[in-house]
Amino acid sequence: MAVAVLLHRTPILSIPSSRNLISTFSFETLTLTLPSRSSRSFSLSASTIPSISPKPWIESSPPSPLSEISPFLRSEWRPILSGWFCSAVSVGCLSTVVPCLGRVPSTLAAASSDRIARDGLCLAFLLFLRSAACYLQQAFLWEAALGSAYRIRVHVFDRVLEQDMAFFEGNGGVPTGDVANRITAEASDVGDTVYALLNSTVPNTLQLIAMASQMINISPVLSLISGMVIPWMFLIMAYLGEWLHRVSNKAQLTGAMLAAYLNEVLPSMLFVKANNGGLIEGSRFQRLAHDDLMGRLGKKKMKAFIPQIIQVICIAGLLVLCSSALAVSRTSFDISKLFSFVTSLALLIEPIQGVGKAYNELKQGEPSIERLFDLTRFSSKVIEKPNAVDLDHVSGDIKFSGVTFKYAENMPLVLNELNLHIKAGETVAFIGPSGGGKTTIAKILLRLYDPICGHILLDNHNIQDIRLRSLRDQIVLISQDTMLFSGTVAENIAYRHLTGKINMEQVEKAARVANADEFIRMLPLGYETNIGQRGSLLSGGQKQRLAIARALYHKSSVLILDEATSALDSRSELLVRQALEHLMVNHTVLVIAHRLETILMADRVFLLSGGKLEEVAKSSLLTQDGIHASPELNNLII
Ligand SMILES: Nc1ncnc2c1ncn2[C@@H]1O[C@H](COP(=O)(O)OP(=O)(O)OP(=O)(O)O)[C@@H](O)[C@H]1O
Repeated sequence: MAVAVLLHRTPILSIPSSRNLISTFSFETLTLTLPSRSSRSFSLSASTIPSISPKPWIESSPPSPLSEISPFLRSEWRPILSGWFCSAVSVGCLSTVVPCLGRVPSTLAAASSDRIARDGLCLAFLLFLRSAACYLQQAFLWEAALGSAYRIRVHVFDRVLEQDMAFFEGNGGVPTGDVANRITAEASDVGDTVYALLNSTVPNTLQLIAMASQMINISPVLSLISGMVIPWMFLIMAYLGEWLHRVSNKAQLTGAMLAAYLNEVLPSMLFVKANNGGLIEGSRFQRLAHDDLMGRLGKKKMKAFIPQIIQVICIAGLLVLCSSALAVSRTSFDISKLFSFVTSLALLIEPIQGVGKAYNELKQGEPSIERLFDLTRFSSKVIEKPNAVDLDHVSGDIKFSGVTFKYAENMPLVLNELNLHIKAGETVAFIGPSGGGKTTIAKILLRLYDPICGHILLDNHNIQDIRLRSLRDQIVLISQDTMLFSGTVAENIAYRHLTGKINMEQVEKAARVANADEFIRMLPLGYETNIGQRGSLLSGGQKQRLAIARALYHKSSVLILDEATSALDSRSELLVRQALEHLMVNHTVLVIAHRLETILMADRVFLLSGGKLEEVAKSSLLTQDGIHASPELNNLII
């Protein structure tokens, strides 16, 4: 059954006079009353399962997985060459051991204790050297494999950070849980695949060449017979590898869907619990976990099955070759040559098995490589011009000129020829119905999206001519989902300057102006207190004041305040409002306002509806007997 539940932060029935903790939300089939601070936007898709979009943002056809990873492998050339050198030593030891082993029967027959001791010591030394070389080979190659997986991870995450907002939002957006899964679990799989490749290509080829030359040296005829059997082995392995690729791809997708689901539901625990959603979420999780189980089980079974098949083929091949060897040896072989030939053959089968294993690892890892690099293949729509300028300081004069915008081709216009001049230092409030496009104005000003026509000037510079970094340095956004991160209070306030040294004096000053200093000092470690995941240690009002302190710390000229709809107790609200008043001094402020008090703090108020802006006289917001919104604007204000 498809269940669609949408919890929206905008109250259907607003109660402006009672600024208590209650807002009422309406659903298709149920009405929920919740403390409004909990009213985060949370949607469970109709299909009840997070969808992994079929790469809608990718426009170019991807190169092969191997060519994707090769630049990262090249940067690990030192450990790779060291590992392969060790593998050459190991194969060298083996090539010397094989004739020694061949001489064992004759040595034993001679029964000379000197010779037995000498050959025995020589064999022991070679075997010890081979063990040491094998260990070093693996250690170096793991270093290279994990090093390149690390570089790939960093590269992919850097590209993810550069993505347009459209990559994360809307219909074509990639679920964040899926992105997290690719960069963590699937990048680890890539490391394993790279190791398997490095550890088998060159070492196995070396062993294959060494053993094949031993065999040709001993008996070209028998070697020819062996040469006819071996290609069949490779063909069967290639077929099985393709099969494994398909099974692995399915397993990666089911894992990604599970991760995306958890990423969506875990942050919304309050909503789930308040709605007795434990049962429904439990069964959704069970379905996804079961799909994941089946996907992984299929892959594991396949991985267990393939080596057995390879082994059976190898043993069958070995038997055929041994019997041919025996048949031929009756006439032309002495016993030590036969022994050496069979040993070489057995040691030739080993690298063939190794190559088969590596091929399967590659096929199993290919979906992870493809999915990981898919995150880097996107065509950005917000493009920085090569000759874009840096602005050191702006006064904050903003002009919107004929700005028209929609999120996608097939979607309606959100902004329709919007014109507005905001003077430096002015505070402008935007009000309007939910979905009217207020937040979109902020996104366009920050160039998270570009308008389809029209332009925006900041201090008479078209924002498309300003370097993105410089533009976003000049504008601070305080969004209604106050974004705080795990870390100390000081780190959260000085978020933009974390790469340098935090100026504690400035941090404390910003916190004092934002009315946050008092509560921060009461925290166990003051400014050094870790505020937990998303600031979970703090109340809603404290989070808001911390966000205001952050905005004050960064001396930007323009502030965009997307006012939270969640109600605070009257003291917290007063403290936040005072902090906002401080913030409005010397800044150009665009406030997406929901509270009458905040709206009244603005110099001008605009109603945004149907993509059009209309100035509203502040007096029309008040009735004669005091602070109460007029009936037509009543629904827009808390
Ligand atoms: N990433 C997106 N992709 C597609 N459509 C979007 C996206 N973000 C917003 N929209 C749509 O654009 C319209 C304007 O959204 P916006 O968030 O700007 O409204 P708003 O006025 O801020 O609403 P609210 O007061 O409820 O926050 C809405 O219809 C919304 O569904």
